[in-house]
Amino acid sequence: MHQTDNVNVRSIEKLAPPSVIKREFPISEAAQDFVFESRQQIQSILAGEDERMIAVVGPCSIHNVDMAREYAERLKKLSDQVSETMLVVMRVYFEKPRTTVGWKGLINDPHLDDTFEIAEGYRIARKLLLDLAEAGLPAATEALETVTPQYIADLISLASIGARTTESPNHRQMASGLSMPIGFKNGTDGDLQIALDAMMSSNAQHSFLGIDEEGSTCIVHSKGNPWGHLILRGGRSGPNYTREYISDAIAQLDKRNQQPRLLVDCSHGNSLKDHTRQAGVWRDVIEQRAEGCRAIAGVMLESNLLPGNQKLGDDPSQLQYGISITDACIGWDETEQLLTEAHARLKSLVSA
Ligand SMILES: O=C[C@H](O)[C@H](O)COP(=O)(O)O
Ligand SMILES: C=C(OP(=O)(O)O)C(=O)O
Repeated sequence: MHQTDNVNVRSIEKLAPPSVIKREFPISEAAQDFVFESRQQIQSILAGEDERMIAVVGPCSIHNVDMAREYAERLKKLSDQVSETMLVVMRVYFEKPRTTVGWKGLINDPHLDDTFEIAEGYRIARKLLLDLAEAGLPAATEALETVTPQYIADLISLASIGARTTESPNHRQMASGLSMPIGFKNGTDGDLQIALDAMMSSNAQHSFLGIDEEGSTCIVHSKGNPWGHLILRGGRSGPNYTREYISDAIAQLDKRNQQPRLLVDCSHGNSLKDHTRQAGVWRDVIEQRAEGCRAIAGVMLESNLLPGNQKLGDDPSQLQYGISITDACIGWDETEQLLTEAHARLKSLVSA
């Protein structure tokens, strides 16, 4: 007899269901109100009813909770200072889609050592998100594993689908049931079409497989998410944040009767993966917006306490505090400078 199933599976482990983890870290009334209110504000900006910009700012990935808390404390203070012109949302990315192989984020491997304590990952993620919501800082994340939203989505104000998964039907249908606005990145090759199709698909109702609070396989019947939007992140063919690309993106949205609102990611293909180029992208995009391009609803920065990145290596205890272990980020000082500068530029318009 030959075994014909699980041929390439090493083992299968049971995972604590969402209800267990949520009981350990229940959402408080204050956090619930805050997430609800933050989503409303993001929706108003996307609808063009609120003139502020969304600024999604924070680490490429969260790998150290103390670092994330220190970063969040600084960002909260800064967000209060610029709140008249920008709604600052912290990047709290726990899941990393890798091009080939590599550490897949704090949920998948919270101890950074290939022990893959995923239940622990969800606990850490939930606790951090809960604390951020209670501290009054909205969180944005990438939705990658399609069961993850059942564990943490109640604490997320803004989500995105990454360049590597925007074309995936599974991610589009998951997005159709998500409770928060969802951005779709253009493809890694720079193609916008897949993100525009994703917006159309996720706006529709779907019936698909998922899990419930008890972790049982279920058929999920979604309503459709009306808050899908485009995120320009550049691609292999180069950046796509300049005026000509933004005009082309607006024309394509228009042609499909989709809301002409988009976000620009200053990192990834737009910075050619060189963190020192993010500032140039940010300044260009803020200037376009200041000159009247209302379609630019938001902008994203990959930023950490200290600039650059470091290799994870075999011994996590050797990692330098404050530095990214995935994509290189700009440091805190530059982040503060860019947000303050943008605030002054955008404020001059409000008071003009
Ligand atoms: O934002 C993060 C990375 O760009 C993405 O996860 C891909 O990373 P990789 O090419 O290093 O695997
Ligand atoms: C992985 C990310 O981006 P992209 O999907 O654009 O590569 C990210 O923003 O962390």
